[in-house]
Amino acid sequence: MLSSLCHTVQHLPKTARAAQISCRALFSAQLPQDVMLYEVGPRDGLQNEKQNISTDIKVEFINKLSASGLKAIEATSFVSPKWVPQLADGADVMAKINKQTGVRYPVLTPNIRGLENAVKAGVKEVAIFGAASEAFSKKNINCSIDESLKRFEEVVSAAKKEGVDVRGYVSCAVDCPYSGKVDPKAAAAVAGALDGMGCYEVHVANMFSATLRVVPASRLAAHCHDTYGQAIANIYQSLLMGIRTLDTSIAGLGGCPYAKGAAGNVATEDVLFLLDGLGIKHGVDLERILDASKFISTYLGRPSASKAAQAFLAKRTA
Ligand SMILES: CC(C)(COP(=O)([O-])OP(=O)([O-])OC[C@H]1O[C@@H](n2cnc3c(N)ncnc32)[C@H](O)[C@@H]1OP(=O)([O-])[O-])[C@@H](O)C(=O)NCCC(=O)NCCSC(=O)C[C@@](C)(O)CC(=O)[O-]
Repeated sequence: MLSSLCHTVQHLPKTARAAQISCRALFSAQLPQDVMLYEVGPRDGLQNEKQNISTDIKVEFINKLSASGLKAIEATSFVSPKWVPQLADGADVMAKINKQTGVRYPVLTPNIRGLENAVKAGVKEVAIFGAASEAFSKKNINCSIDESLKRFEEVVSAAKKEGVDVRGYVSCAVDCPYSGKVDPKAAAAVAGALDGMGCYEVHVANMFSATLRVVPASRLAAHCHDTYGQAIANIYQSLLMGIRTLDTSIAGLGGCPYAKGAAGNVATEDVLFLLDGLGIKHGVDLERILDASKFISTYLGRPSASKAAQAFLAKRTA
């Protein structure tokens, strides 16, 4: 399905805007009217950064994102600091950010300890993260898929008691950096298990056709890394398949320390440009996003990986 989409895009007119309009004309019947962006920059984006990023910078970054109209910002992780030292200050980050009414600030929790720490920090929403590949599960959370599901059941049941919502991730739903191609049924099985536990939303990177048989589109989200340069095409395909929650990362930040070669997530700025071109509502202020993008890229000392951000920011200085 993805390859047929790429084929279609290649035959559209050359400018991005024209391509978007043509896509709209071709597929408008299937495209949603509005979508929700779930920003993962502060967590997925920063977790892999080698330089130490101070808590204050993370807080200012999240505050800037909060001013953009985003409704969900994954703020940090409550994982082992031995495994992800960059996010060891999760509790401080949660204490210091200016939480805006109407904005959710979920965090990652791999186990019951993470959940307890998150609850102590006042977190109202957590995410558990499984994988469809045994090899990646072992590398990322040091247990098999079955063991992880048992752990997640404990987390979900404790979270429910605390009134905390839980989102579920299925990593390596298509391809694993360690073991190669992943059977779509394996992704669907893990997605189904997380959904069955009561996660309010499950996201898979792809393989929606298999997964849609077990989890409805309203409880799925797309989380696409740009490892092979196909993230925006995957996002477009997700929209066509009825997915209305899109995970994005400002400036295309990110990558997982336990997935070798993984690039950052699809850039928030690129997705906003796509959505605007398609006439799909998202409620996010692109100018504010560009402010946050410029802020974090300047701090990290490299240009944004988003082509749209580069173009818009160049116009600002022109
Ligand atoms: C799951 C574990 C903990 C197992 O790690 P382990 O080493 O098997 O477990 P452990 O129980 O032996 O714990 C090791 C140490 O960490 C401590 N510990 C244990 N748990 C916690 C906790 N919650 N908070 C704070 N500390 C904790 C624990 O107390 C112990 O400390 P020590 O006794 O050695 O001093 C570890 O593997 C881990 O933290 N993994 C997280 C890795 C991670 O965060 N990866 C990146 C996020 S996933 C991702 O990016 C993919 C995603 C979600 O974006 C989707 C996609 O793109 O595909």
